Amino acid sequence: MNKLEKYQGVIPAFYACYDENGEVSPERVRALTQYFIDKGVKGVYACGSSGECIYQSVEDRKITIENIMAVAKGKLTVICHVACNNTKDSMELARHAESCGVDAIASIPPIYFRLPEYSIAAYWNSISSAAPNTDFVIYNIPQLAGTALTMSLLAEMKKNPRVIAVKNSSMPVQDIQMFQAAGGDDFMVFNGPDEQFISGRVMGAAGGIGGTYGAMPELFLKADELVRANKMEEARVLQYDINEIIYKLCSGHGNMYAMIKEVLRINEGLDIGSVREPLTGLCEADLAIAKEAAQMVKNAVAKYCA
Ligand SMILES: CC(=O)N[C@H](C=O)[C@@H](O)[C@H](O)[C@H](O)CO
Ligand SMILES: CC(=O)C(=O)O
Repeated sequence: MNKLEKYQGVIPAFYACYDENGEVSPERVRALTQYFIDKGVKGVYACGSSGECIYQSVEDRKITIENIMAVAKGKLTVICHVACNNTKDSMELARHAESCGVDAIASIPPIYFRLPEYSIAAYWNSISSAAPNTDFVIYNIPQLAGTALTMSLLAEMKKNPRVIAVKNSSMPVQDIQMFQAAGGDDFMVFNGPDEQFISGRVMGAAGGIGGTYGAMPELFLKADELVRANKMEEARVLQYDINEIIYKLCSGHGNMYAMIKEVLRINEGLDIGSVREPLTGLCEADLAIAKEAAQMVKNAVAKYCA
């Protein structure tokens, strides 16, 4: 098996799972993991944006990945985002993730201070050195991180043989082509923006990691299948329907992740709590939006996946 094959396909970003008091719930993490196994996705991307990593403690994140692995081992490819914005804690999470048996770790660049490229490279390489037997994925999300992956920084990172992929969440699909070309044959790029999943796949992303996949995994699996089968017209129509659902998910007063969790509650009977502050939960009026979004997902699944 090609060593990258296990990363190719649909990899939902894993949502933070909380109990009624807003604490990480091991049981709910396990239930969400099982949900993804049942849906037939390739893997999960844990403790990233969708995992509300930025608002979780090191301990919260350890509990999350331990419980994902307890259920997912041998069944899903698991990529664990470990960046904590300081090298020390990130290395601890990297070490811990490797001890749990994840397939890859991933990291955004350090945020807040605008650091020079050699500092970012040193940060990533230190994190990677704490998981010496684990693949490393660069997470490029310039609109949120404040720093973009440049070709020179990628060239520097390519010297580390564990660096196998970029998860690219910048909006130009051309970035996918450029990172793939610079990365070469033993390297892959994941599509980030769910709204242009099929474009990213066509432009060379062998897989996708996305924050909204979890609300509608069937639809992204179908889109992936259509791209593989070169049925581009059908893929485009489906992508447009997916995008309408995403716009709906983003139209509430509450945060998109809170909306998605409500949709999972409605459509799947899966309760993984709400979001953690400073993210805002749903207000009364949002519940109607969640219902509409849930229905849109159901309709699209019936239309495309019958
Ligand atoms: C900026 C951002 O968070 N991007 C995510 C990851 O790439 C996406 O998966 C979005 O959540 C998704 O495209 C919805 O806008
Ligand atoms: C989309 C993604 O990568 C995340 O939510 O972590």
